[in-house]
Formats: sequence, C-alpha cells, structure tokens
Amino acid sequence: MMFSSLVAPSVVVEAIQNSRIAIGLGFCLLALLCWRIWRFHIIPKLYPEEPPEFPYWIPVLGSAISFFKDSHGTLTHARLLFGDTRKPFAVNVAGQKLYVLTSPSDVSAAYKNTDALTFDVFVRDVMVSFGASQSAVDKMWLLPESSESNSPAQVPNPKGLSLAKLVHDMHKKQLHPGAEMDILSDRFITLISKSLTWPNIAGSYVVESKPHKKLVSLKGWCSTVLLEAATDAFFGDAFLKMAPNLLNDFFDFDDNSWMLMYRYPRVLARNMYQSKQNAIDYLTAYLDLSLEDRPGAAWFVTTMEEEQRALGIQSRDIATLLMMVYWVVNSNTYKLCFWILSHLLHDPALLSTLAEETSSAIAADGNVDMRCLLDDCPRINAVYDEVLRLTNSSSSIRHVTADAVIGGCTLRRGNNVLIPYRQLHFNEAVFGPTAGSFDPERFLKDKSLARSPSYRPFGGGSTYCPGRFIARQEVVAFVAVVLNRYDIKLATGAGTKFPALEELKPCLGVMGPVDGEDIMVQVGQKAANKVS
Ligand code: HEM
Repeated sequence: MMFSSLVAPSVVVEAIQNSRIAIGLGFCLLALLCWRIWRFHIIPKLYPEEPPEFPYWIPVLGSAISFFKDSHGTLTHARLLFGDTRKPFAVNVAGQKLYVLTSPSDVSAAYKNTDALTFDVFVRDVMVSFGASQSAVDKMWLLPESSESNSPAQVPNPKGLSLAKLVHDMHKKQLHPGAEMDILSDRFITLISKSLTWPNIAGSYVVESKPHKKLVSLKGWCSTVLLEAATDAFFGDAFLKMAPNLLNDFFDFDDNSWMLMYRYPRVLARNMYQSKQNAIDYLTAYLDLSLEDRPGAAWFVTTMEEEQRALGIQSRDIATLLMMVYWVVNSNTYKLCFWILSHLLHDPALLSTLAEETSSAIAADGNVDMRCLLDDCPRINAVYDEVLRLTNSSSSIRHVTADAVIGGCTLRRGNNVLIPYRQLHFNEAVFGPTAGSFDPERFLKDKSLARSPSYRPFGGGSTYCPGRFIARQEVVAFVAVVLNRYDIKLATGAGTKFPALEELKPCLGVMGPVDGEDIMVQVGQKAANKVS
C-alpha cells in the first residue's frame, strides 16, 4: 500500500511528460505538414509562372541528401514527378534553389540569354574555392582603363574587357583550329605516340613485364600517358621533372573535386584539399623558375602569366588560377580513352574493325596522320561520340541576375540554373529506346545526332568547351595508336568484367569506373613491330 502510494505519483508525472512529448511531436508534425502543403501545393498555385519545386521534408536540407547521393537519379525522379513534360522545375539543395533545364530548346535559350544568366558569379566563387586571394580575383575583373591595370595588351582587346573575360578569347586562340592549336596538338600527339612505344610502356601501371608481353592497368595506362602528354605540351618538360608526385596529386584531387564545388567542409575533405594544395605548390615553384629554365610552354600559359603579372598578381595566385585550367584540360580525356578501350576489349570484332579502319593513319615510324583519323575514320569517331554521350555527367551552371523567362517559366533573380547534360543525353525521344545502352553505330546511322541540341557533351554558350577539338584528337590518336601497334586483350582471371560507371558519386565531367573496377590488359607487340 505504502509502496503503491510512493510509485503512483511518479507514474502520473511520467505519463504527463510522455503526453507532453507526444503533443509536442504531434504539433511539430502538424506544422511540418502545413508547411509542406503551403510550400508545395499552395505556393505553386499562387505563382504558376514559376517552375514548380521538387518536394522535400526537411526544410534546411531540401533535397541535398538524395542529390549528393545520386544527382542524376534525383533529377530524373523530379522530371518524372512533374509529368516528364521537360518544362523547367526547381530543386532545393541545402537551402539553394536550382532551376533545372532538361529540354533542348530551354537549354539553347539559356545559353543565349547572357544578360540575365551569367557564369561570372560562379567563376569568381570557384576561383576563391580553389584558393585564389580576393585581391587577385578582383584584379582579374579590373577593366583595362582602370589606373591599376597595366596590361601589356598581348591579346587584342577592342571591347576593353577585364582579363577574366578576355580569357575566353585566349582559350579560343590557343585551342580553336589555327596556328596555336596546330603547335599544341602536334606536340600533344607526338608525345602520346612516344609514350606508347614499347620501351616507354613502363611505370607503376605495368603490373608484369615480359620480353614481348606486358600486363597493364588500363586506367593507369590511359591516365599516365594522357596526363604526362598534356603537362608537357602545356608547360614544357621542366614541370614534370620538378613535380614527381604531380600526377598522383592531380588524380586524388580530380576524384573528389566535386567536394570543392559543393563547398565541403575541410575536415570532411582533407585529402582533396591537400592534393590540390600540393599541385598548386608545384605550379608556384615552376612559375618561380626563370623563363630560360622552363622553355617550351604553350602560348596560353606564357601569355596568361604575362597578363596576370602586369596586373600585379603574384606567382601563388597565378598558380592557383592555372590549376583551374590544368584541371579542366585533364579531367576528362583519360577517362574517355579508358571507356572506349573497355568497350573494344569486350567486343573483339569491333576492336578489329576500328584497328583496320585506322591502320592507314598510323605509320610504322610513329607518325600519326591526324587528318586521316578525323576525316576518313567515321567508325572510331562514332564510338568517341557515343562513349562521350554515355559517360559524361557535366552540367552547365548559370546565375540569374535578373528575372528571366525560359520555357514559359519565370526564373527569379538570385537563384542558380543547372543544365545537366545527362538528362539530355538519355532522352529516348531523341536517342530512341536504346538511349541507355552502348551502340557503336548510333552516330554513324544518324549523322545529325552529333549536331543535335540534345547532344551537349561540351556545354554551350559563353563557356562552350574550347578544348573540344584537341580532346577528340588526343583520344582518337591514343586509341588508334594502341590498336595498331599492339595486340591487346583482357587478362585472364580477375579484372575482366565490364567496369561499372561511378554514377552515384557527384561528378563534374566524364565519370570514371567504380573504385576497384579497373581492367587488366595483356599488351603484346604485333609481330611486325617487335622491339626488345
Ligand atoms: C572529352 C573531354 C572534354 C569534355 C567532355 C569537356 C567538357 C567541358 C565542359 C562541359 C565545359 C564547361 C561548359 C559549360 O560550363 O557550359 C568545359 C570548359 C572548358 N574546357 Fe573542356 N572538356 C573536355 C576536354 C578539354 C580539353 C582537352 C581542354 C584543353 C586542352 C579543355 C579546355 C576547356 C576550357 C579552357 C574550358 C573553360 C572554358 C571557358 O570558361 O572559357 N577541355 N569543358
């Protein structure tokens, strides 16, 4: 009796506390439900001209978790939820509203609307994320008539643009067909051809070496050859000699560079930040060498440095900004070579068709006839286009500086626009019911596809990739030289299954294989080219 009279009040207190918690929880749930109904059912009716927003439950996070886990899957889910009309919709990622464009006509309209949709805000942000000082970033945007600007006017600048804007013209001068591109691409292709000679197939990617047979990691082979060639072609051979770990730092950075773009906290991305720093340290040391000690740099590198020094930008900041260029130049092509060769190794008939088609472009002395590869070898070029379509996960991004109407919807100032190319590249209305699979002849059967507004592997508008000409040359030359110089086949045993694309990790370019899904390749000298 005494015991129960002691216990009873505490049971009652506990019950009251529990009911308060239940009421509190119920109230929170009700508030959340009201907020959701307001946000995703009432607001769209009040503002029907704005793109509808993909619903979410956690206000501050928005759709961030699913977007970072699988951005293509999340955007596809949103597109289908809105009836697959391909009209603009919005996704909220960690409090930031992103308008998503998935129709080819909206994408073209966005690229054209350079007044209201700008890339500048994004570039400034990226420069700062890469580690450039605020003063260097401001100097990049100084107008030439400003008293602080002392440009040597290496590049014609009739419109009086800041260096940040003029750089687009400089990219074009270096990378679009013309004298500077010829010099760069000759150097590139010569270096690739040299790295693919039998004695030069060496290094950590070679797992086993016998007199006329080598076992190589395909990913290691493609990445080492392409990155070394690009580094040498852009900076001359001094840079690689003084930066022994550059390639490893670059790959460590490249694998996780999305963390930088999405501003991951340093504690969660130490490795990525450290590798970026190491690469920038190497570039700074390179820029501090005298010009005589670093001959052979490409026109863009020397001219950009001169222009930046004239603005009073110091080596470390020049190195940081150059690192951004080094990254865009190098992050895609080695992965494309990897995927093309993976398909060929799994389809020996296709491999021999392409070897035969390209044979007259590859001379025994190592010379590569680029014109022949580009103009007379439609099959290898069709495979290039198809693999690029399937593996590219780049997006264009723009900032809305003034309200703009795209696809009949009003995009509000202050938000960002996302153009995810993968949404275009898998559109069955354009690429047919087999859009999700590899068809080596897709671009051969329908030549207009390569020019379709739904095929955008290199983006468009003001940021349309200027490196697209050299990219094709590098990749096609690499594959054609390998096919014509060597007998290649999948090594028996482990590593022969077709590698899976790393689709779930956010990626800003061509996707790599899932970790550990490399391919081991047996490389043998063709009887005609045997060299000991
Ligand atoms: C297959 C390989 C490549 C792909 C898929 C690719 C794709 C892209 C994309 C999507 C953009 C940004 C477009 C946008 O924001 O709208 C871009 C920009 C750029 N790419 Fe490429 N790229 C490749 C290879 C290259 C190569 C080999 C070079 C140089 C040799 C290069 C140089 C550049 C530069 C300098 C920019 C910045 C353009 C600017 O903002 O002015 N790219 N690339």
